[in-house]
Amino acid sequence: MTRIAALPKVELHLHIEGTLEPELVFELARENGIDLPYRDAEELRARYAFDDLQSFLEIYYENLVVLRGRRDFARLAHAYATRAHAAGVVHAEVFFDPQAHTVRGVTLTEVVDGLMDGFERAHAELGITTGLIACFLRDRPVAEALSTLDELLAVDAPIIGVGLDSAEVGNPASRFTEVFDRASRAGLRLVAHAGEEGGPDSILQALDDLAVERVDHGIRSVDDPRLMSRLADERTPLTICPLSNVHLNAVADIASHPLPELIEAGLHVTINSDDPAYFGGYVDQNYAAIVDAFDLDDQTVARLAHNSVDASFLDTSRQQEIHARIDEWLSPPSGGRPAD
Ligand SMILES: Nc1ncnc2[nH]cnc12
Ligand SMILES: [Zn+2]
Repeated sequence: MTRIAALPKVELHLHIEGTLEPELVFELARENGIDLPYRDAEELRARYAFDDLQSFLEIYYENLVVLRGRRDFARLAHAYATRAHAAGVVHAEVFFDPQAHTVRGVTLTEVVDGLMDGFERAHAELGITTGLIACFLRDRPVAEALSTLDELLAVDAPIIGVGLDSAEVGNPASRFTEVFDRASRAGLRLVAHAGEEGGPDSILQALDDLAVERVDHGIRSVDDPRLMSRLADERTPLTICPLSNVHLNAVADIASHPLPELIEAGLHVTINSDDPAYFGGYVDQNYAAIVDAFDLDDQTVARLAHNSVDASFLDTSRQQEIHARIDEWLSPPSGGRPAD
């Protein structure tokens, strides 16, 4: 196990549909009798060269065809939790896209029950815990988001919060004020993607019109010093996904990622993997990429892990327990030998 994988951490920006590895696409296609327009997993993977968010989303939605029933979602969830555990993740707050499945005729109950089956099995086997966050697709009608929320509440879906994802540019967060308001009144926590491809104004809408508690991505806050100061003052967590930003050309390369500026400005930065099956790495590989690119020391890496705990929706006693494990990673008790 690498030293980075031995670091206890929380993952806060992870789309379960984005963990669908090409091999699993083919396995599920075979089991469900679905013909795919590729010969094998290798040929599918060869298509994973993206110009931008939109070109990625097209393949991401296309691959969902293999997720048909409860067992498929359970397989997906269990595979992610197992890989995340190996990356040092002790808790994950996991996005899923209900509308991406209900529009295909898969029921909400099949999706949610399947994901819970997979996560409960992983919890029993490995101790990893998870919470589910239902994301609304911002490029679909607001009325559909409202009815999806009502259905989630009606079936008493075990979700901890709601989010907003899909194509950011041209689909302003402000359209979804009523949805987030209703979710908040139902006791759900609020997050939203903003400032991935959109500018500072998109982040301001998430903060002011949706009242989100975390901003997913938020890297374009570097373009507005006043917004950066506000995010720092209010300790609003950003769930940053470095390899995703590189693969979707939100940044030119890892060396030009604004992460150091954001850390320097005192923002509450966390490191996550977004859609690891598509962007070349799970959360440990995202940490490793920034450690390499920016020559980060152990103190800084531990700070990022502490940030992930503080930004989570876990209760205080569980947060304290994970903080203590991170401190132990940083300074092993005497006699202990740090992992390689
Ligand atoms: N990086 C991303 N941005 C917006 N929507 C998404 N859905 C899955 N991954 C996404
Ligand atoms: Zn995302």
